[in-house]
Amino acid sequence: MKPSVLITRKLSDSILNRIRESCEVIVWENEDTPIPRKLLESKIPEVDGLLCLITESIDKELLDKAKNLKIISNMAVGYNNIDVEAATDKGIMVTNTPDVLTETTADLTFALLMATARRLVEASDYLRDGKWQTWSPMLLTGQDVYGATIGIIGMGRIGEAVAKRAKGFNMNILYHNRNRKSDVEQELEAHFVDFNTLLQQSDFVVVMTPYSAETRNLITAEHFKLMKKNAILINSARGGIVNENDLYEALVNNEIWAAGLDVFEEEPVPTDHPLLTLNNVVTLPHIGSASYNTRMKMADLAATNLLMGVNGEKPLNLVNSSVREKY
Ligand SMILES: O=CC(=O)O
Repeated sequence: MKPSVLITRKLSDSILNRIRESCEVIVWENEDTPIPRKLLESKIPEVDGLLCLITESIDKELLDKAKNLKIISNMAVGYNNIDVEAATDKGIMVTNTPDVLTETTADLTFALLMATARRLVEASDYLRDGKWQTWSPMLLTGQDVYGATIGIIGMGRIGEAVAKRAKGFNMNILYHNRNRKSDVEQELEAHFVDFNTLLQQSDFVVVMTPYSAETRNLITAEHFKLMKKNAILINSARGGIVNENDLYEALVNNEIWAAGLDVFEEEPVPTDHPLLTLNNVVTLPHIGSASYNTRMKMADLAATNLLMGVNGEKPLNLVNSSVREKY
């Protein structure tokens, strides 16, 4: 009997057909809305594999209903939507899709940084709203990127890829990370500093750390007070790492200059969210890895991990390797 798998969003036909060759597939056919929780709960007891997105909360309550589940293949590099500990306890493998999205996400992060520094969205709206009367010396003046100091919090794969871009802009690169990266320090002349020094000295503070209980509210009011008045905060990691209320207050009170956000604590961010009222906040709907090629590669890798998992092989991107001891 073929293993059965649940796929929580419509993927390309080529990828679905590849999975169908060896599995019975249940797929939530809607491209634009997440699978309803009730449906997820009703299907989870019967499947051997789950391919899901960051929009699904794979918590203990759901996992308690899973009787045959061997693998949860998340189509994302981050997997904070999954209770990995509960999965591990139940002997369920968890995988993610690293590497294939590194450069694309770094591109978006740098684009967001530049758009925020040079007020691109505000300037475009200004023109379209018919406000452009004349070239004017100080009109829509922003902050320089070239030669500025960037502070990267979390020097993982994507952080390093952002640092490479920063090097091309002759930026002074500071970073803070759990461990030092001597290769990055040598290659990119990046300087390891403590957290507060990074906040105090950076013109751009770029959040690149994974989201966990440890990094929740990593940046709060006290940290904005340490930052430069001209500082720009960029977050393309996860919303909950930065306290949004404190960020709003810091922006309104001119403690920092601007923010570029691709991620929010609650997604989709409610349209009446206070941060969306500010001109000096550039907001994006969580599109860090959203190039056509990269999203196809992520789906393909998620499918590969899923198939390896349901077939009892060690998947390529196992995040809870201790679970294998149970097989
Ligand atoms: O946010 C997207 C991801 O984690 O891949």
